[in-house]
Amino acid sequence: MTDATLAVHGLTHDFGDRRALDGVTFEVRPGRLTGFVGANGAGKTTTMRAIVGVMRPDAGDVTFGGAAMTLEVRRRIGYMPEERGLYPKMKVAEQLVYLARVLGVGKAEAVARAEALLDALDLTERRDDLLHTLSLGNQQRVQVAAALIHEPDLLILDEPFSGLDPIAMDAMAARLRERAEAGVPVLFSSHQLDLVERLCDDLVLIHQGRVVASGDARALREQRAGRRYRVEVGGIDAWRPALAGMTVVGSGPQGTLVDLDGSADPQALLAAAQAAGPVEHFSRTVPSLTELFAEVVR
Ligand SMILES: Nc1ncnc2c1ncn2[C@@H]1O[C@H](COP(=O)(O)OP(=O)(O)OP(=O)(O)O)[C@@H](O)[C@H]1O
Repeated sequence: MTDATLAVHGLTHDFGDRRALDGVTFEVRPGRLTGFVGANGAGKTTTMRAIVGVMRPDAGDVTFGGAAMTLEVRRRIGYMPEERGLYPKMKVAEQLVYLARVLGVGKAEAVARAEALLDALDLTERRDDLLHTLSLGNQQRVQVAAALIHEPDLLILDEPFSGLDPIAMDAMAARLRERAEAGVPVLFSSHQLDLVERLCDDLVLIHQGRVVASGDARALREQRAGRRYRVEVGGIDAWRPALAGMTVVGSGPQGTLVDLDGSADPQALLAAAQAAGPVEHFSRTVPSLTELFAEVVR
């Protein structure tokens, strides 16, 4: 695979008089796990549906490795739609083999892949059960297996982690990481920001149909790290400095969080802390994804 980047450019779409997507532009790079984050109704599902071609946006385009999304390219996508959509009355293993066959995988290979995925997702015992008799979390695991069965070149997953227990989440995360390491661009949406923060190399943050931040997850958080400090003064539970240009945004057992405006001097904060007592901790902090999200959405 050469440059297997998924590029989404200028996607715009109205549903009636409601603008669902407003110039959505971002990239999903090969070998990277990219988290797609946004509030309910922000436009994640609509964007994913436009990428895989199940809906046609009013404007904008999508390319993969620089080429248009032809039918041929679309067959190489592993897509897990929000509305799911497997066959409830078909046996689990049979269903996976069937899907692989439809996507052009040979019989023996399809059987081998289905068995390997069922094993990896801890579903071997349920292989001969009808899908609808499985718990929702286990049905979800089968959905993931279905998206992976043809070893796709691109993975687009709408909330793959919702409803999974912690063990299934780890198994799923490991599968996605494995595919990313094989050079596949992976885009998945989630409302579980702690999980996205832990897993993702890249982020796309969408708000009201517009991408408000995208790129390397660590870099995005660090860009906003410049002016927030955490200070712990020994023996004082809730030290609160009263200095010009500084705002206390939180205090507790982990110390006091202080935002400094552009003109405030961190050394003045340190001096004030030292005057109050022994300084046990003084550092710039990197905001969590939850804080970053709240900030960019604001
Ligand atoms: N088929 C449709 N008809 C009309 N409006 C729609 C349709 N699909 C989506 N929308 C609207 O488009 C906007 C974006 O919806 P979308 O489902 O893409 O958001 P989302 O980010 O996936 O939300 P969630 O996190 O709740 O799944 C919302 O305002 C939604 O109501």
